[in-house]
Amino acid sequence: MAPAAFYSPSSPTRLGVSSEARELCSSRAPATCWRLKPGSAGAGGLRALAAATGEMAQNDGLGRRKVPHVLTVAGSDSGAGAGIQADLKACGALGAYCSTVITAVTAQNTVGVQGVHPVPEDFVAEQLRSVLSDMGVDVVKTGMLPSDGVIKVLCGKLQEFPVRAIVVDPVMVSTSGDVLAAPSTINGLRDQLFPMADIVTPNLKEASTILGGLRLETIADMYSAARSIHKLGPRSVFYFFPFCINVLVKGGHLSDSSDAVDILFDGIGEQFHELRGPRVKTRNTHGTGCTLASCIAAELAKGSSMLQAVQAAKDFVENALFHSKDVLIGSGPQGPFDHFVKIKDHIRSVTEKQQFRSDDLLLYAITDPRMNKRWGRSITDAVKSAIEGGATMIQLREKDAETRDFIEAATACMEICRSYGVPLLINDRVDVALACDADGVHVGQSDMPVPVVRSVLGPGKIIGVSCKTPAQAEQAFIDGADYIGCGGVFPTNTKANNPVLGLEGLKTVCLASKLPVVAIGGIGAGNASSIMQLGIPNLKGVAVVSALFDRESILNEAQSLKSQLTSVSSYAM
Ligand SMILES: Cc1ncc(COP(=O)(O)OP(=O)(O)O)c(N)n1
Ligand SMILES: Cc1ncsc1CCOP(=O)(O)O
Ligand SMILES: [Mg+2]
Repeated sequence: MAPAAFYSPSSPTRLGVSSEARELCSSRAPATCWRLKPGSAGAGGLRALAAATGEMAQNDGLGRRKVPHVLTVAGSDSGAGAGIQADLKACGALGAYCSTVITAVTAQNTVGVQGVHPVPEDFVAEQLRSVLSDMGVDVVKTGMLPSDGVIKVLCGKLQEFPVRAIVVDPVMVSTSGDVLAAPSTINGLRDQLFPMADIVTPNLKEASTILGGLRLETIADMYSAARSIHKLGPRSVFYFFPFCINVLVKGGHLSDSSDAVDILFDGIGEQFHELRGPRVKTRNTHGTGCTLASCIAAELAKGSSMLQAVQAAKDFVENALFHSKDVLIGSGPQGPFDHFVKIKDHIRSVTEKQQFRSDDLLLYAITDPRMNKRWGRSITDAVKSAIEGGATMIQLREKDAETRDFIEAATACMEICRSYGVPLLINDRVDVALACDADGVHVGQSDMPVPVVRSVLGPGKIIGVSCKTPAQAEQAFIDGADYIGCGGVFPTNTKANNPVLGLEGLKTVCLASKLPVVAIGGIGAGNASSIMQLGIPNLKGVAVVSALFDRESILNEAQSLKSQLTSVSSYAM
């Protein structure tokens, strides 16, 4: 078999790449273009190349899983906003393991950098050897490299222990204006590290320094800077894919742009991508560069393409900045931001959720698209009228809607329900409930099983399940549902072929149920009182469709039903 890629000793400045390897590489994202050590490349052919991409290394055959692994080679920031600490947080937040080689220890806070203590070069080498020789690093991300010597050491170790991708954040000066790398390092970066990199991520100042002090003031300047820096890319005789380098020029400091604009020059496709996001107004931007580069590295380690990785990284930073814009840490002009926004959001959604209250079952309104159409109403108007008339819980029941339309309608209804403090549940569709962050889901006996719904939605959401028998009610309790819907109590045209239980059947299920019950089916102004007059403590209310939504005034019908229900339930107590 022809070697996948080979070092061509006869022509030290040219590299030989077999057509197989070229095809494999060009069909992949740059990050998955592996480089092979000179002299070792031919041995395993395509299989080695594929294994090296990680595709064959997800599992070690004993069921142990390889996790995406980023090694950051950077400086420690005592304030933990940037440097190694930001890298650890970013990778952790994105689900990648992060190991660390510390190149310098800095004393810094939100005011600036008070001191820098470089780690001796041979000890940087020792850390690199420890991690790279043993721990299965996928992607190396570099940050503060304080000296030319450290760059040399790093490049040597990367040749000895090749990795899948190298992300270079050319840190030179901190955002507070403090120098973090000797001026001579610019040559080391340009001549040694860039040629090995898959992507370099300079901000405007760094791009200008790399290009010998060129003034960069406009988005057009960023485009030309990206192309010029790309030209500084792989020139080393040791690397086989001289088209791999990507350049991301970050426009965060661009003065006259209301958006945060970054320009990505794709080294393989020779294409530009203008990535735009809203500029978040906040002082808490310390560590954004380190975080962005680490997020790119984490996404590449997880298998994303370069463009996907950069876009995901940009989204992450934008989201983190937005959620931490008002955080106050430190007294200086540049605060750190919170990388764990998502985790916090999740915790909040679990702890600060709409707690399920069984009294919310009293007047439970279930929407119907055909009825809304018949009366010429939007779903949002229908929901709003039901709530204003006194509905205590809403369920969106859409059997035929396109998923996208359903999500859009549900999101709009969620906003209304939140503003009134009324819980909104989705009928059947757990995916839609997740997408619009609904308060819960109602499922039937042949829909997604309650334990599965619970594991997907988490502990904070409301789950209702339809039950027609005591055994089903018992199971609903065991499965962790919050309430049961019992019916059809009376005949209905709204749900075809639905067996009628009658008041006796309802009573039997209620008495067997350890969960609160809402009655459903053919219930309206004429018979709602008869349900509540059963006087069963856990029978908490009625769920209605046509009695509200197939009437001229939803609001009036809701008001009159509500007053019947409240008068009977207070009488029953
Ligand atoms: C509150 C409430 N109770 C029962 C049902 C019926 O649910 P299901 O049995 O899954 O039937 P469909 O509504 O999906 O046709 C309900 N939706 N709500
Ligand atoms: C969804 C459903 N599940 C049992 S009966 C029913 C329909 C209830 O509609 P209506 O209130 O119009 O009788
Ligand atoms: Mg159902």
